[in-house]
Amino acid sequence: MDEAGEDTSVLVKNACKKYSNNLVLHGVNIHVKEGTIYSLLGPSGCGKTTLLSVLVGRVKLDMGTIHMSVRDKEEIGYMPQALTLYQEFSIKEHMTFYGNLYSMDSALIKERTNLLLKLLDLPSRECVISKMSGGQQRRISLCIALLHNPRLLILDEPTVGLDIILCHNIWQYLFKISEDEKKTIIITTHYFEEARHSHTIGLMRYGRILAEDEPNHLMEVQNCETLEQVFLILCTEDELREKEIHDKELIKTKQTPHLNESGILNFTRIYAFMLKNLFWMKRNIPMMLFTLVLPIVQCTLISVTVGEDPAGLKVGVVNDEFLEENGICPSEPHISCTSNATMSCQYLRKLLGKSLQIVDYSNLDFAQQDLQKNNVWGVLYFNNNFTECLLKRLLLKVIPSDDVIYGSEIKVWLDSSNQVIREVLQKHITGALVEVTSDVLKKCSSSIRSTHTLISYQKPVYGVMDQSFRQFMTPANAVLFEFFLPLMFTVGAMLTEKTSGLLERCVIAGLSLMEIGVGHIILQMLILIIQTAFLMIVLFCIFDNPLSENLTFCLILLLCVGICGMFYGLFIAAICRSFTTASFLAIGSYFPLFMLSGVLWPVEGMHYILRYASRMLPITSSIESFRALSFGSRQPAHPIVYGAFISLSLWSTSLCVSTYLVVKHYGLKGQ
Ligand SMILES: Nc1ncnc2c1ncn2[C@@H]1O[C@H](COP(=O)(O)OP(=O)(O)OP(=O)(O)O)[C@@H](O)[C@H]1O
Repeated sequence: MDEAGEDTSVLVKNACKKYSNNLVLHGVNIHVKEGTIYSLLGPSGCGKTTLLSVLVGRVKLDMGTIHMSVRDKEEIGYMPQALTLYQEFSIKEHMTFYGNLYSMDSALIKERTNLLLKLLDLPSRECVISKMSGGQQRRISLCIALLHNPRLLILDEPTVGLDIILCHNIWQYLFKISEDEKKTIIITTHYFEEARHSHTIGLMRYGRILAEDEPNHLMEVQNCETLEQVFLILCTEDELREKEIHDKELIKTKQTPHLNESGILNFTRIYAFMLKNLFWMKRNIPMMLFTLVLPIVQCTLISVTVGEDPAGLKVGVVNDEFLEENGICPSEPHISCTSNATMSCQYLRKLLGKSLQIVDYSNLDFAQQDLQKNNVWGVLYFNNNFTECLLKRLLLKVIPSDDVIYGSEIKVWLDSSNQVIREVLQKHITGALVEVTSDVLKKCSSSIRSTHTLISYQKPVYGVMDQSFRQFMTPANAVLFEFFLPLMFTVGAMLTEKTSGLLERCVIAGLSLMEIGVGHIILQMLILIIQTAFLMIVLFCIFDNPLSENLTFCLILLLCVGICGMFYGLFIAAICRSFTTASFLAIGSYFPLFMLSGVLWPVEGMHYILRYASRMLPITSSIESFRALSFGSRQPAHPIVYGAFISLSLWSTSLCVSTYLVVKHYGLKGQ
């Protein structure tokens, strides 16, 4: 405070601030003495709030200097113009949160709360904010600013909407603390009359201080009876000077912060932030239950709806081998090595065993008409000499004639409009034939070797032979959930606070970005652990998906995916100013990630440019890694497995750094 006197609390010189092309502060000078009340008066939009925001370190000046006798944020009590209250919290919860943020002990919090509630005529501490009137809510906001008994009070329109008696009480209290406790108070107001009793007033217009003096002295000099009259005279004089001032050039200068940073990590403040989030959870139990139950519901739904072979598909059969029985097989078909066997019926029994429904037709035309009408998914036709030709083809050691080949063929017409059903039918139709021919060869062939096919699949090196589509999808689903659940929760939690100005108020009260991050990560991790436990129980205990022996490693991988999702959520919350844009961005990210990360289809099946893009995405390598751990029993040292950790670390670090830079540059302002 070299340039200012010892009794100076705040000294602002030549302060200039420009928003885009709007010069909001034009060389503002104010001088506030220690232990006095300074009222800033002026019409709406003249820059009062901007000036206060500069003083509390929320907005940076483009030009000018600020000197303040207080250096620590904890020594300032700030009441913003907006209410910035947690609507679902009680008064007590608010006071506990802010009291802990200012490192007050619980006895002191209680004592100060009781005193302020009485002074401001507020209801009991248990009362919830959303059930209070607008005026009561404004007084709660004032209580928060006064709670830690700061040296400097900066109050943005604290008396708006309050009745005369309450305004009088508040001013009386402010006078008392300024005189008895030497507190300095800077207050903005639209009401000239109430400001009349302050020690100094600054009359402001279009971002400039027109006059700064004791109210009575100002009225005396201008020979007026009211401050309104003084203001009108000063405005008229000011209009003549306006042009000259507008042309003044703004030279941006590097600003040194006038307040100390409140330290990067303070565990009391982290505790306060977490406590506040716990209050929020307690007040939003249905929402929390939904968050916890969502993975259970989603995993159950996916497990019961995706990946199992469709059953009960109807297939029409025209069996000319049994023309005289209307194409219907005898109830006890038998296998023999002579032509009186009933191979077509053996085959159909195998098909029935594969959960297909067989509809018999006596005529191929009728069957095909039903296929056209979508009554059946396919039609199978057996020649009248099917068994004879098949046995000849399988057992005679001569090259079969064309007639034999033709007669032993099963003719199949399929409805191929549904690719999955077509493939399932093809698999069953071919599989049943392989089983029947293999039975025949076993029974009738002298050489056992001839029952072997030309390709023999050995036990898979990694994975299982009959992996279902559901099992293929399960690791991908687990990773997707782990990424998106924390993402959505983080976006919701952070944007609620950001858009309502709550986060900014906490930062002005001394909470650092790092503390907000750490507090959020700790709580989010707790929720994530519970969600992961539910997800694992559903996917791997209730449903028979293969789980890696390396369970700990799988869990670590999933938690890392969750942390990455959370950082992505923080990034979205930092760059978006409204829920609408954030929701679009979050949902908009879901679909490309779902399609490009190999959830549904192997990455190798994509266009080669997309394959490179896919490898860059945050969850592609995690899905591969989880699949490798689950099906391949691969070890952590395998590149597929540890590659996921490298990818997740890179993504998490870059998202974290980007979020920090965005917040540093654009601040925490919501809409
Ligand atoms: N973040 C911002 N970006 C761009 N312009 C802004 C921003 N904040 C304020 N302004 C503009 O700066 C000017 C001064 O706003 P400010 O809120 O400081 O006025 P005020 O005197 O406090 O008004 P009121 O009494 O209505 O609160 C206004 O024209 C406003 O539109």
